[in-house]
Amino acid sequence: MVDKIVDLRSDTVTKPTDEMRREMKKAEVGDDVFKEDPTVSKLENKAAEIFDKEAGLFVSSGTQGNLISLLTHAQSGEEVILGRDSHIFNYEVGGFARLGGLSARPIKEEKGRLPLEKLIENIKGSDIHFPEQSLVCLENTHNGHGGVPVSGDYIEKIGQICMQKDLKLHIDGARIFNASVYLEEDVSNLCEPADSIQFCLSKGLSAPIGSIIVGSRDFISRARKNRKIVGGGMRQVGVIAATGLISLDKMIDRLKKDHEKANRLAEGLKDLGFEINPNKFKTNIVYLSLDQMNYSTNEFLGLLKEKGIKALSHEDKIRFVTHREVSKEDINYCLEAIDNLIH
Ligand SMILES: Cc1ncc(COP(=O)(O)O)c(CN[C@H](C(=O)O)[C@H](C)O)c1O
Repeated sequence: MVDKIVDLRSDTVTKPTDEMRREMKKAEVGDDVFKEDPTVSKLENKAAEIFDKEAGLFVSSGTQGNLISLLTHAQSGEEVILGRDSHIFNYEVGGFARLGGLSARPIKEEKGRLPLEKLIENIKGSDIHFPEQSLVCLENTHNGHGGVPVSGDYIEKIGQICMQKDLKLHIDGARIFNASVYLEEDVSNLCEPADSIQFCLSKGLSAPIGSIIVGSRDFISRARKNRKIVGGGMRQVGVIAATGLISLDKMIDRLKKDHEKANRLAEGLKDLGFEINPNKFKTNIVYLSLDQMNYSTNEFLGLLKEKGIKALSHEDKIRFVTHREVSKEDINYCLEAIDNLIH
């Protein structure tokens, strides 16, 4: 019997705050299929304003937001260029192919970025052998690459290439606010070149459900119809949107604390003798290689679980994700437990 549970599996496990629960009860609602829910409209408009885009659309998840964005940018039979290690390519059930009839041209990322020369090399232009290409997707922060934040300067360069090659640019910004807080750069600057951005309210920002897509008015109008096609038209959604308003108003700046806790964990693991470079992990995700240990990832996860510590494996590594519900004391507890495990 463990006397403590520390859930480091993901920032998706965050629960709504007490204030969110109070605002849910009070939320003014209407039928959003008729665009009559004032609270979700307020949230969508606020998100658009923060990103300096024309409009926003509330969706049920990051996966749905990415899918709808790709369905809206690209037509069946066209090709999307994205990261070999991206969430869209690996963890969204291939929805873009199954439901969108889209093919993917994956490019191996370096530190969460598509190498510019590789991107240019993979833009094929009109050639009888290749599908028409319509879209480039970036991910910021990059989950599979340790939550690395991608700079605005780099996104600017990608935007210029997309402009020159008549390609749209979508950012999977599930954790874009983690990038913004770490880089100390407004999301409006960070995402200026993007035609669409999907960001999660339900991860570090602690809302119980939901993401938002932002983009041009025309794009969002077409995305709204594609959301309906995938069964995403919602009714009195203001009860959830009320939590998203709190996410945007009060839960962004505190992400810095999650980054500090992740850095403490990485530094502590290094002090315990693990081969880990804490400087690689700048936001709320830490990957631990067990190469020099005598445990498989599953064995190690099992030993952690016996101590009440939950984490996930990612390929051959252990992934730890910090969030609001993990305290500094919890991190110290984890380090002590791991110390006892290996020594
Ligand atoms: C970069 C990125 N983009 C999109 C999504 C999808 O968001 P949801 O569909 O879970 O809301 C995720 C979720 N990531 C989850 C996690 O990290 O625990 C799992 C792996 O799906 C993501 O990390």
